[in-house]
Amino acid sequence: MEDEKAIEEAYKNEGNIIGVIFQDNFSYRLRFRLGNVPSPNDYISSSEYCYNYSSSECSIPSYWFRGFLSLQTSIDAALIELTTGHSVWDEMKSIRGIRMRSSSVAQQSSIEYIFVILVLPMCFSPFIYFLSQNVSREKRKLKELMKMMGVRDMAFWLSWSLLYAVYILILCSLATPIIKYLILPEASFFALYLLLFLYGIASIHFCFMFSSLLKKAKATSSIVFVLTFFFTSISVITLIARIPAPLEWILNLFCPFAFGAEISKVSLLQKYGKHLQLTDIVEHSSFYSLIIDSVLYMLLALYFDKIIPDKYGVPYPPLFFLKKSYWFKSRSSYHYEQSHSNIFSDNIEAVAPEFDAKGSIRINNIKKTYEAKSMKTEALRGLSFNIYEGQITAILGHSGAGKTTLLNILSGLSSPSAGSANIFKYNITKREDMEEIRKISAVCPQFNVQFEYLTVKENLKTFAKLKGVPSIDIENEVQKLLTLLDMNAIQDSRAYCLSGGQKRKLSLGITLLGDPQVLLLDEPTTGLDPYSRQLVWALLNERKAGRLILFTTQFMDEADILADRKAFISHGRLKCIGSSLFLKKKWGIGYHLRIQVNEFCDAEKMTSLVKQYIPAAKLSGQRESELSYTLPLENVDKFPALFCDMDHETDLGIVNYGVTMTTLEDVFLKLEDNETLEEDYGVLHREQEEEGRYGADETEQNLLLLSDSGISTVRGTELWRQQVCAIARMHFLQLKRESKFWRTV
Ligand SMILES: Nc1ncnc2c1ncn2[C@@H]1O[C@H](COP(=O)(O)OP(=O)(O)OP(=O)(O)O)[C@@H](O)[C@H]1O
Repeated sequence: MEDEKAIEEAYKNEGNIIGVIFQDNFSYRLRFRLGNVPSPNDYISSSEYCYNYSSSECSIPSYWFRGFLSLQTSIDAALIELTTGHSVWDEMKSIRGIRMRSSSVAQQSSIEYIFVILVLPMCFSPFIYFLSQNVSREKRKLKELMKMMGVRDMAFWLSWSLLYAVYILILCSLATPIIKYLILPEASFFALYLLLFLYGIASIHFCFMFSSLLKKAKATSSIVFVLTFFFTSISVITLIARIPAPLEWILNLFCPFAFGAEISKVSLLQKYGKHLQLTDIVEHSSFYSLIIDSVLYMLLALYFDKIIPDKYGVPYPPLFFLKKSYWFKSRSSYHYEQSHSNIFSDNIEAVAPEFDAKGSIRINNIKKTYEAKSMKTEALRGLSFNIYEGQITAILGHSGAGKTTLLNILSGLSSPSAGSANIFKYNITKREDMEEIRKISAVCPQFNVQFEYLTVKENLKTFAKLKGVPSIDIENEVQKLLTLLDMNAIQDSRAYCLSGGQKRKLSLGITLLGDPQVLLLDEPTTGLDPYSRQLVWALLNERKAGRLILFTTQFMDEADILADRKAFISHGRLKCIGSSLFLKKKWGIGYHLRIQVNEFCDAEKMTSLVKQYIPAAKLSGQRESELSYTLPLENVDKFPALFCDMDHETDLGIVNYGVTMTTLEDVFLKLEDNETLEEDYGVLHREQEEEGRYGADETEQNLLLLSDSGISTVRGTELWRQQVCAIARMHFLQLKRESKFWRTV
């Protein structure tokens, strides 16, 4: 033909024509009918189907089968023979088509999967968002307190994990059919279900890890969301290109990547006729990656929890797990040194020798300094004193004196800056000892501890389980406490509906569960009505035998009535410690004489009358209708004559009068700087409450019931199982009742 155009014309008219166009002696072009050779676009788009050359959709072999290669080799053989004079036809016959390995290329059809792969790993995001909010909030509120009740870290996390695993199971049941129907119709339902479930569990633990690390609910949920989105986006690359194996291993440590990559792998294989089956999941590394990720995240959650504590708690050093003492608990050798600087001072009443032989809390030169920004607060400045078994000890002091700080240190909620304390033979500064202390002690912090969405009874039951009360005794124990604290009428009310005083009683009830040997109570009766206060006093009095009870209070009358020994703390230092009698004798100002007078009273005349009998009397207060005098203790024999005279002097303007003994308040006021004190100490109760009005007989009977029970607690794996189940159940009830959760899901 004349030229290439003529070939094209002939092709249009006759159809079955192949063109060979020579540009010079050796260069030529072959022109085949479309369909007998693949177009470049076909090559790319269909390469994914060409794992098997017989596939009808694979157009690459048409080079071979439709004559292109035969013609090309024939022309080449002819050119070689013409140029060299040597025939190569035999060699040409031995040419074979061999499929070479090639790097994967982007497929047009993969674009539709990108959307699915981006969306699928995010399917748990709303749930995970809610979870991170919930876990961080609850953890901050309750975890350290649960730890104080002997709940192990692992039990806390495992209980959350168990509960959310149930929710993940439900979500997977909904999501798997949708995924199967929309993108992986041939895949095994159970294999897909398992993949989604493992991803769900890994996501939960991923969230746990960040809530341990970041502590704040909002930060946790935001970071988890951003990371999930980021690693999901990266996983899309696996649709397009092969990632180097070491990088893939590293990326697989992030569960959204491991899951996204697995989905893209499965969807690609599906095109080659290989469908995800339950029997071959062993060949899929992502399944293992998700399991490894779950375990790793849980371990990291535990680790971060130990080295970065919440508001309360004592941090472990970062390499604590390398220390032998962490894994092998050494037997505590009782070593105790007390600084004697103020133990034998005049301000400390010596106790009877039999108490010295008993168990005790020995506080030795404890100091605590809070450092915040540039502020330094010395809350405790070297406290040393002993608290004995069989006695109730009250800690008194103005607001900010350091009472709560001391209790927090003794209960392991914070660590002392210097000094130490021993509770029985255990040292509070040793972590392994602290675990033993937690087993025998109970703390009632200044704030209320309870699960808001549980009823009073459910709260008590849950905490009884956490404390290891045997299942068989729980109902009995809870019922007794409900009766003793007069909470039967509110036993089915949810905690968030209770009044401040009722919540306080519940917190106290929770503390008393399991009959602990050491009770550390921070203002246990704040907000209680007088009747309830007396119930609590009676309960503590009944329990003090064989137990160490330490409480703080702002009420002098409470300390006077309830405590055998009172320790006064002021600005972080011990001022004095002893019985009421000792303190009143030492710092007492004698008696108070209060005279109510009318407008005709002449104060000077009245004072001279009093001084006539008791020269050392002092006018301590003068108001319009009242005159107050302090009368020395030793002048008590002069009182009858004075009172007799006052009764007969009708023109002095006396309406009535009364005399009271020194109160603890007087001691307190004397010990403190009066002016500052009046500013700080607004809660002082000037009047002694009229005591003893509750039905003592009835209460005593109840108390006997309780003290006779001698509750023994379960230990070891049984306790562990009981704790995990109890917390998981509590979370379940709480979530069930929180309508917000269901809206989120
Ligand atoms: N976390 C903290 N950071 C900084 N300072 C603190 C912290 N906790 C307590 N303090 C300071 O330590 C001092 C003692 O506080 P603490 O709570 O022990 O007093 P308190 O005697 O229990 O008072 P209250 O009777 O009012 O409860 C106070 O000056 C307080 O401001």
